[in-house]
Amino acid sequence: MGVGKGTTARAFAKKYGVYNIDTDDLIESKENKEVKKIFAKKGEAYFRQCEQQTADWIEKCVKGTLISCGGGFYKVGNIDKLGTVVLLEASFEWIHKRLKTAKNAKAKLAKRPLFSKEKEAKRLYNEREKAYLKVADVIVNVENKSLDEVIAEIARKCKV
Ligand SMILES: Nc1ncnc2c1ncn2[C@@H]1O[C@H](COP(=O)(O)OP(=O)(O)O)[C@@H](O)[C@H]1O
Ligand SMILES: O=C(O)C1=C[C@@H](OP(=O)(O)O)[C@@H](O)[C@H](O)C1
Repeated sequence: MGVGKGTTARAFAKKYGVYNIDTDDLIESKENKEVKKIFAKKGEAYFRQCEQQTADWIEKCVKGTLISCGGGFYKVGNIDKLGTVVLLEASFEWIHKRLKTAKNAKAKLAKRPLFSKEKEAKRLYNEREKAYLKVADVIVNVENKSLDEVIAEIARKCKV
């Protein structure tokens, strides 16, 4: 949540001339609702079902595409069949500070329902840390690096 998956994927796609898609965007367009509204109206369990459906579609239909996703997407049952998983790593404090001090911080936090309570977000971060490492094929620490440095490191580690 907020580590920069979408931003990094867009910059990577532009630099390396590949297409990128984002699972939250796919879900929002299929449901015709923003993620925060899906959470509010239908609940988290429903959103997770949407993520699984998206993962099934990706497995069946998507090749040669850069995919960014939500922070809970790693839970889908077929993550290992979707391609190379790149984990963008940063401490909770660093991510939180960047979101909190951004120009439109309020909107950035409101967009992420699971980030609305700091204590709960931190608990989630701690809970997920090990699981992320388990599913990751490539790990890139993003703290205090420029976007160019991050995408160059991803390209090198993924042999693009
Ligand atoms: N490399 C970066 N440098 C500066 N700001 C960034 C960078 N990556 C992301 N951000 C900012 O951090 C916020 C979260 O990024 P985003 O790509 O939406 O994260 P995620 O997709 O992981 O939730 C955005 O507001 C974005 O502008
Ligand atoms: O971590 C999570 O469970 C979620 C992260 C969000 O995406 P970002 O990681 O882009 O904030 C979004 O998919 C949804 O709010 C749930």
